[in-house]
Amino acid sequence: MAVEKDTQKAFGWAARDSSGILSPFYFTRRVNGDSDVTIKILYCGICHTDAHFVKNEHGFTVYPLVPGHEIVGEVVEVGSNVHKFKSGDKVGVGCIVDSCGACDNCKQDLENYCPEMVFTYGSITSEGRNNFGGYSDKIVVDEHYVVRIPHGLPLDSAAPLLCAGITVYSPMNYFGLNRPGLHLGVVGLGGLGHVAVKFGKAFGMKVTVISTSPSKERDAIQRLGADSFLISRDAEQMKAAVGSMDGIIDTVSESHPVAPLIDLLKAHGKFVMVGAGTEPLALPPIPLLLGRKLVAGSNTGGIKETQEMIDFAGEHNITAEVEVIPIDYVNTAIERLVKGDVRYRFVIDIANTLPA
Ligand SMILES: NC(=O)c1ccc[n+]([C@@H]2O[C@H](COP(=O)([O-])OP(=O)(O)OC[C@H]3O[C@@H](n4cnc5c(N)ncnc54)[C@H](O)[C@@H]3O)[C@@H](O)[C@H]2O)c1
Ligand SMILES: [Zn+2]
Ligand SMILES: [Zn+2]
Repeated sequence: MAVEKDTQKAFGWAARDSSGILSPFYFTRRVNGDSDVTIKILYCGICHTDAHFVKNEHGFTVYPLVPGHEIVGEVVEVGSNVHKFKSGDKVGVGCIVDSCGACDNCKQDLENYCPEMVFTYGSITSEGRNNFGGYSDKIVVDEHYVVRIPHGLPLDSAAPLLCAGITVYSPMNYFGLNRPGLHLGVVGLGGLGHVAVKFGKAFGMKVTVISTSPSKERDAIQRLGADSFLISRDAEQMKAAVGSMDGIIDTVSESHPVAPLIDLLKAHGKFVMVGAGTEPLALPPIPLLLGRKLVAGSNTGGIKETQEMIDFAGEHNITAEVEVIPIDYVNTAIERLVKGDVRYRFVIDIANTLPA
């Protein structure tokens, strides 16, 4: 393959069309700039967003698409203006690789709400090129968008913190759903949900999982530390829990009824949607206004908060429950993820299974 000036060779797996099937793909990345670090990717988690994107479920996928935004790796090159990192450091990259740096949100370390934010894959970069994610051998990223992995966290099970972790930690923090004694509901016990349970317990909260899968109850309580478990299709159980929760984080990736969830909130309770389904939510006005309840959304987190989240995870020994897979299992893994058949995150062993 010819390599253009100012680029370097890279290799990964890409989807080429809305079948979403991934296959080996040769491409180029920019050469390491003055503020960049080049990261040899070791592990990359498979987020449900990757599944939405490879199949173009949101309607704006640009192919070829190399997914992956739960990236952990080792710094192998640093630019002359890089101050935070040196070669050999273990680092992570999440959902964001660029932003304007000058807007009100950027000035408050909220790059995740910058109108010019560039997602890690499937976005057009400032050089006008389609960018590629972490199902690949290396990535070149401005050091601002890179975080340090705390010593002691295993690199494979830390990878999902870069998206799943920050996506639940940020709204818990922002909406005050991080205080001891409060009651948190977590809807959907998948990649995001199981990490939300762990953060909720580390914050000293009472945590209830709300799920459609009775088979996950034992895991939720014994392995993840949840206090209770509600089957959302069991009207009796749901009725008994009405008005009991201070906040709910909804991580469900598909269309589902939210009215029964709003009923679980106490007055002034907060319902935060982080799942990225494509259908409009059916929100009943009366229960909302009678209880002065808040309905909100949240999009990943800023870089400063991502570092704070992963440091907190390091102190509290919080990692994802992972099934580590070789790259050539990725299509099966995505199929299984879509069916809800994963406990609780697939992580690709890039360094050992993606040939250069
Ligand atoms: N807001 C953000 O910044 C952000 C970041 C990451 C992911 N997401 C989105 O969050 C969603 C979840 O991502 P994930 O990686 O955790 O996916 P996942 O597939 O690992 O988890 C979703 C879980 O919800 C369960 N579920 C499905 N229907 C349900 C229902 N009606 N009630 C209760 N549980 C139900 C599934 O069985 C699964 O366990 C996706 O839509 C993803 O795109 C958003
Ligand atoms: Zn994600
Ligand atoms: Zn900005």
